[in-house]
Amino acid sequence: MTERDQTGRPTTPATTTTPVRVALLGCGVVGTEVVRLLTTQAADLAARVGAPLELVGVAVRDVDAPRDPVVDRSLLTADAEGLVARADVVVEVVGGIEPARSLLLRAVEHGAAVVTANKALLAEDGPTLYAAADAAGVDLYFEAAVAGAIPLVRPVRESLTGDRIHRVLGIVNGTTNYVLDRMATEGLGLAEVVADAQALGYAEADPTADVEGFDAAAKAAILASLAFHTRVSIADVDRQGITAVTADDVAWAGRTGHVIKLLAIAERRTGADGAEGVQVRVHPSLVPLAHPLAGVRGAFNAVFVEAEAAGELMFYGRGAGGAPTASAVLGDVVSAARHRVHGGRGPAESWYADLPVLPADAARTRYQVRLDVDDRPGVLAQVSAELAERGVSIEAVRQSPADTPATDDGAPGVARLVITTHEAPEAALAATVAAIRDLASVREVVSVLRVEGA
Ligand SMILES: NC(=O)c1ccc[n+]([C@@H]2O[C@H](COP(=O)([O-])OP(=O)(O)OC[C@H]3O[C@@H](n4cnc5c(N)ncnc54)[C@H](O)[C@@H]3O)[C@@H](O)[C@H]2O)c1
Ligand SMILES: N[C@@H](CCO)C(=O)O
Ligand code: NA
Repeated sequence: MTERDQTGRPTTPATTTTPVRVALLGCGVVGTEVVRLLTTQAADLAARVGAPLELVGVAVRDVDAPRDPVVDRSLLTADAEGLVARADVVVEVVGGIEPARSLLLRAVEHGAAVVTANKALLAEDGPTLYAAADAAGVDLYFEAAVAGAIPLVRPVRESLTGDRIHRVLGIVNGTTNYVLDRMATEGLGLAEVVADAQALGYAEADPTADVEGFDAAAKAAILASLAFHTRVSIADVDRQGITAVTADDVAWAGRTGHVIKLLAIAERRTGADGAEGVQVRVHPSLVPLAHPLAGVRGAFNAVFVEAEAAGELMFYGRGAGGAPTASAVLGDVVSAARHRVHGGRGPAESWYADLPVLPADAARTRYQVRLDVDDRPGVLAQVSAELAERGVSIEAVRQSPADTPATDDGAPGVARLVITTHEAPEAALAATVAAIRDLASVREVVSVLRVEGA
């Protein structure tokens, strides 16, 4: 414990030989790299913390499973509960909701600081963890939970806390960016690329979490909670993954000067009642080739934060992978360990604003609607009339030559219409698409994609 003089300043020496005990829960892709950094960086970490970091145990499910040689097998234990009771800092890289939540609550009960990469847990039940850590007066850090190695949580949670954030928009899931990137550049199918993402350690234990957008939605909820000082859970996020994105969608995106990216968007909006709220969404989006997000390749992430005083900020880096994520984990471990040695605490949660979370149809954005229609006069006028009737303004129209020629019996061929709208309310666009789908001259509404990043 840190002694203090009458002014409250710590009297203990700047450095001490008493180690800070670190417990690691989970030794998979990320956990193994956490061990590697703790081992290879031991002397530097001790200098930065002001005390040695001692890894006192590594909780795993199977102590007999083969491990990377960097892991000291004598530290392996299946008794995670017992381990958290004898640590100063508990690092959780197990994943999932349980037993991670119970173990972290137990760690906090024992007065340990917590470092976690578990976005699913924080987005599902973050308030429980934040409240327990606050009540126990211990740190809860989670830089690795959003955008991997990129310092994004700390800037939003601390550096920008004196500003007013309006919007957070970007690529926060490395697996889907890697998949979409290879679908666009190599013309591959989704399934085969997901397998590669798993092999590279990018994907969640169940990659459905990645491709169905749950992982990005969890991160969007966490970012929205921090940016707008409002409780936002994953259930509040309007979520759509990439499983419905086809090779045709990817090809047409290129033809119209875009790439498809899975974007997380959290923004302040005015609701139907005129009151301010927050709207959080995750969906595949058309991004213009000239926008910086269009050039984000592989498993990289990139996030724009728009704030009143700071203006527009961009954060970029490796969003997935064991080593990049371990980098973020260790940054939090050093912060938590320093507080154990020198006193002080990291940020607590603040939900003071508690803005209403607005429904999906409160969103306003641009859209690209692709239609297969009868190739005959007047069809475009019919479609345009449906848009006009609902106040949806057309920005551009593109008609490709008839993909299916007219038949000998005079039946019209099929033409492809691609309509890009100006910004419109989600509800108006949805109603328009429903009306267009019912037109006799419309063979198929092939796709509706939002266009972001003007
Ligand atoms: N892989 C990444 O790029 C990345 C990036 C950021 C955050 N994360 C998050 O980090 C966490 C771990 O991810 P990962 O990629 O290392 O997953 P992983 O599946 O490789 O590792 C998780 C490990 O936890 C072990 N485990 C499961 N239940 C356990 C239990 N009850 N007790 C002890 N060990 C248990 C598993 O056997 C596995 O070895 C997840 O929350 C994930 O969302 C991962
Ligand atoms: N599966 C996650 C890991 C990083 O959180 C992703 O692909 O982004
Ligand atoms: Na991060």
